[in-house]
Amino acid sequence: MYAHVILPLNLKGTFTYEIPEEFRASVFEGCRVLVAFGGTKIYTGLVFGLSSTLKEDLCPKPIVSVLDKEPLLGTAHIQFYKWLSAYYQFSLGELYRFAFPSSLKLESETIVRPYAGAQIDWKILDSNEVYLMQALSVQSHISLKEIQAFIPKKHLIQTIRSLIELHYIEIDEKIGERYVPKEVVYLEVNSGIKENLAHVLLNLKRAPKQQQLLLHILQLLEETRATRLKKSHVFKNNDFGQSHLKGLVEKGYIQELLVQIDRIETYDKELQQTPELSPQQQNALASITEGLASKMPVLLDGVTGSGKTHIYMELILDALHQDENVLFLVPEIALAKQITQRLEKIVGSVLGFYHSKLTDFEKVEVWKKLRLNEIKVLIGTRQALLLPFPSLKLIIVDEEHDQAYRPREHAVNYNTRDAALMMGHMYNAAVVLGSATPSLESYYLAQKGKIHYVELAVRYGQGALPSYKVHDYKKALEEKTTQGEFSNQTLKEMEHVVEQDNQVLVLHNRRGFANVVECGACGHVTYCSNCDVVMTYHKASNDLKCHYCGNKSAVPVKCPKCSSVQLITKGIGVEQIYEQVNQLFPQVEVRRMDVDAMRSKFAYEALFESLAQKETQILVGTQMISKGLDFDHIELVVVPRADQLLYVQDFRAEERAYQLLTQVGGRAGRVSGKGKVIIQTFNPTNPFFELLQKQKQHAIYQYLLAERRKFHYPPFTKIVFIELRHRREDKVQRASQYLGSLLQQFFHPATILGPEKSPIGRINLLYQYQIMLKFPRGKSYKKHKELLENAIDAFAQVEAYRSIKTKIIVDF
Ligand SMILES: Nc1ncnc2c1ncn2[C@@H]1O[C@H](COP(=O)(O)OP(=O)(O)OP(=O)(O)O)[C@@H](O)[C@H]1O
Ligand SMILES: [Zn+2]
Repeated sequence: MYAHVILPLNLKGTFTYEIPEEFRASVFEGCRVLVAFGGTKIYTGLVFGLSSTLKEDLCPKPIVSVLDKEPLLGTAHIQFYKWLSAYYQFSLGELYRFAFPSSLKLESETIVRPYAGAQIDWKILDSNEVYLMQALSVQSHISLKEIQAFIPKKHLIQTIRSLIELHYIEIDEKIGERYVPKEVVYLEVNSGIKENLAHVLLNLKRAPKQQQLLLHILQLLEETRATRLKKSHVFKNNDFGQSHLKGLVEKGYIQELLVQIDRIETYDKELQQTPELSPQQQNALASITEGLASKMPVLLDGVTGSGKTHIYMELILDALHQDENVLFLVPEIALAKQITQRLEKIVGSVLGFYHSKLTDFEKVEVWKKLRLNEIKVLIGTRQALLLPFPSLKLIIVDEEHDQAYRPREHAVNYNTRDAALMMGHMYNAAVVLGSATPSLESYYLAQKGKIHYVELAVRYGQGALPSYKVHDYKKALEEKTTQGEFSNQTLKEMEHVVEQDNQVLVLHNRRGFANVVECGACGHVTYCSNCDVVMTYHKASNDLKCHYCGNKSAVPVKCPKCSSVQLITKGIGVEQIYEQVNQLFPQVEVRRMDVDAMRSKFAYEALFESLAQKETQILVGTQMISKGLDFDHIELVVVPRADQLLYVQDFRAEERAYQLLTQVGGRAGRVSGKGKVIIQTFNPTNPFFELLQKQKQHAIYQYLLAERRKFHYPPFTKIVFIELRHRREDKVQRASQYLGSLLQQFFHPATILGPEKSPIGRINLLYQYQIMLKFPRGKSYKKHKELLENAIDAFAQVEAYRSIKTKIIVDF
């Protein structure tokens, strides 16, 4: 018997191992096995196939041990992984590496360390476990390779596994990627206080508030029969202040404790009923159900504020009633948190959530709970699609148009929406895509009848959608009626909203203060030392940053080239818009929302609170402000430099601009129905802005589709994008030319664009070249991709180009 195993390495295909007699009955597809590879290294492999004979004349090594009693991945998921890897042309090994938490795929380089604060009970450990724990008491961490020196390979994984289960050791993750566990402050009464209460109270005679607080705490402890109390609980009614507590702590009566709490706290409060759906929502739900009954995926095209989430809730509850499982995909972690808060009240403790920033331990918990069917509804980002669901009956892809579903910079860059459709097919699960601004691809498929289309064109509560006004900014400039980046007309509207005690959003989708710092004398600008990119000036942090590699440098006080002190900034970033708004509205609280401003720990919570309380009246931000904000008093959205959204080298620029402008507009007038969006542009007659002003969604989609058809872009063609990178430019240039010539042998020259230097010629010290392939969609696409794979294989055979990093992005 032989097992075909995938390894957590960027290597194509599976590797064959012999299954020794003792394991014959226990190796299944989807089980993890421990194997040796490349000399002395050991890895946790994943069995992806079994056979009784060998095709070639191989002499495979034996499996070292079997790690799972039951398969970790079911047959459907194995098929799904295989499909993903074949369709998107990344290796199974890479996919496995991306999908599995570190402690489920231990390898030689993996490092273990003692679990902080573990109380070790030596009596329960076997000899191998004792050796390892002893080693760890002298050394703070140790790699698997080192452990192999004193624990036989065969027992290695079992030993580690059982120590992890005991919480004695943990797998070390890269620092920086670590997720900060949530901490809650608790209060505890020190020992001896209760017994000597009379005396203690006497001591507090001069501080009556402290006395009351102590009594309050003792009473709450009594009531809850707990040994400690959440601090927030004690201060719930605002009867006491921090100073009172400080007094008690200083006198040694009370102590504050920081306790780490489980992020995935299971919801144990009472469940709430879902609110009744409006007639329009009911119709939409009926139509979705109808579509799903006919085995079609569904596109729910529901305007902003139409209450799509409430419709999802009904679908989820329905699945739960039938004892079936649901996957709810969201593009970003911030949205996952919002949706979790809304859903846990409805579905309770069977809700789980999963994303890349969980700790390894938390991830493994979710894996476990899914297998045990303790989690039945999982909210997650794109990685959640790869989890081992024992069964799955519904997949919801919320905000299906969102770019975050397709991070092109990642090696495992599947398109989450399309992959979800395929997974639905393999699991025989229903798939619902939802958005207020569907991707052109989904819209097109709906038009062709491949996806069941459901439109929900009104907001919940019948409030009108915002109106769009396009302002001619060129004219305002000519008439000299502008201040900063705003026309007087725009400012008047902003003032009006603020006076009414309502809120304004200002969208400017460019980070930093200015694009460049330029020398006024010689024109010198500072480039990133790693990338062919000008450094962006950030005034708030007073430095220059590269947005591609994260590199930072000090702001020059004089030109490094000619020493002139005449430095000028050019190009406007969101920080500058924020500064202008602050100056123009000195009486008003203005805040900024972009990645740079939202880095601190509770940044989101603090901002949301201040918006809800209407303290913040104007919020300036990047695309971040377009996502999920659901506040009742935002009445106006201003986009000062809208043209910038269109001048991007991307055939999807207009689609993205439409989605962004509609999503951000959708934050306005959600209750009043009187929201307004002001677009300032130099090109008010651009058909795009004219259509946007009319807010005729279908007309916009027809316009966008016509443009795509004319220039042979998706969804009318399929694009495969190839990136080649290397430290040496001459090498990557030659390599890309060679690959280009290989491709010429397979494809018509008209389908090949490039090779050429990428618009950003160097990122992170690597020079970049690119080739774009435009293939026909439909049946021949598969054939084209097979030919492409041949060409890539032939390219990979060339010894001289081994060191070139190639990345293929299928369905670019
Ligand atoms: N049936 C309902 N009963 C009560 N409130 C509802 C109902 N449907 C929607 N709402 C409320 O209307 C608001 C908008 O709903 P929701 O956030 O689900 O909209 P959405 O379609 O997801 O919008 P967006 O795409 O703009 O995020 C929410 O505050 C929600 O609580
Ligand atoms: Zn850089």
